[in-house]
Amino acid sequence: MSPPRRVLAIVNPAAGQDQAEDILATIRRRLEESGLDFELRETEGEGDARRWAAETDRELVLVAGGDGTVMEALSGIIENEREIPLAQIPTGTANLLARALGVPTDVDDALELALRSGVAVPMDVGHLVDHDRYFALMAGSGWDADLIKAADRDLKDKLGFFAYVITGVKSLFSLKRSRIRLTVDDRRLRFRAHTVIAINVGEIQGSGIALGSNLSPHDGKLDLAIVSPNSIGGILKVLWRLLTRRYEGATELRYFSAEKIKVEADPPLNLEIDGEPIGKTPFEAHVIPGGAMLVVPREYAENKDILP
Ligand SMILES: Nc1ncnc2c1ncn2[C@@H]1O[C@H](COP(=O)(O)OP(=O)(O)OP(=O)(O)O)[C@@H](O)[C@H]1O
Repeated sequence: MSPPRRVLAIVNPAAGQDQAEDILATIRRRLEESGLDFELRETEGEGDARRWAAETDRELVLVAGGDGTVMEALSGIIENEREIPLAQIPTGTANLLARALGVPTDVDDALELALRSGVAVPMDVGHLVDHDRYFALMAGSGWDADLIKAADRDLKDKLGFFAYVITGVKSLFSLKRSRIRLTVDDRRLRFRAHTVIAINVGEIQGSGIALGSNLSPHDGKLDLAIVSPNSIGGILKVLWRLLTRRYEGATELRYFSAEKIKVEADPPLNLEIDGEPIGKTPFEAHVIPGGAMLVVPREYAENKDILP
C-alpha cells in the first residue's frame, strides 16, 4: 500500500483492560516517527468515533478500540461516502473483526500493518434496515445476544475475553425456542429455534473456528445460521459440530445464503449487532456488497483472491 498521507487516528481509552496510556503513547510516537500528517483524538463516549469518521476528509481512519469502536467508525465512513479505508489497532476485549481479517492484536504489529505493509480491500457490510445500523460481523438473535447482554463493561474490565466465556456458558442453560418466521430473499420459512444469526464474517483466520462453511465477507451475501436444539445435550452436539467443522446434515443447525433476511420471533429474542445489544427481534438485514474498505495483511488478500 502506498503510505497514506493524512490520517485520522481515533482511540477509545475505555476499550479492553486498562493499558490506555501505553497504547496512546505508542500510537502517537509511531505516527510522529512516520512523518504523516495526523490528527489523534480520544473518544469520550458513544457516538464520537462515528461522528468524527463521518466528518473527516482524511485518507485513512486508524481506529484503536474493540469491535464496538471499529463499527462506530466504519458506520461513520459509510455515511461519509468517501470510501476511506479503515485500519484497526485491536485494543478491545474480543476484537473479532481484527482476528477474522488476520490483523495482529499486538499494537506495534498492527501499526506496522496499518501504516506500511497492509492493503485496503473491499468488504461486504450488513445493514440492519429497521434500526439503520451497519454491521461487519453479524446481526444475531438468541444465545449470542443473551451472552453479550450479560457481559457488561465491569465484567469485561475484570475478566477480559473470559467474560464472554462465562456468560456464554451461563446463557446456554436458559435457552428457549421461539416460533421463527423467516424471509430469505423471496422465500418464506417457519422454524422453532432459539438462535438465528445473519453472518457476514463468521471465521477467525488461522484459528480453525468458523460458524459455517464457506462464509465470506467478500461474496456479496449474508449467511443465515439457525440453531434449534431443545436440550443441553442437543446444544452440545451443535457446539461439537461447529468445533469439528461438520456443518451439513443436521436439522438442529441449518444455513441459508441471501442478500436480504427478515427474522420475526415469538416470543421475541434478544438482538445484538457486532457485540452490542440493541433490543429484541424482529430484524431485517440487507447486504451492502463491498460496502467498506478495510486494511488487511497482504497474505489475507492473496488467500481470498481479492488483492487490489
Ligand atoms: N472515553 C470513554 N469512556 C467510556 N466508554 C467509552 C469511551 N469512549 C467510547 N466508549 C464506549 O466504548 C464502547 C466500545 O467499546 P469497544 O467495543 O471498542 O471495546 P470492548 O468492549 O472492550 O471490546 P470488544 O467489543 O472487542 O469486546 C462503546 O459503547 C463506546 O460508547
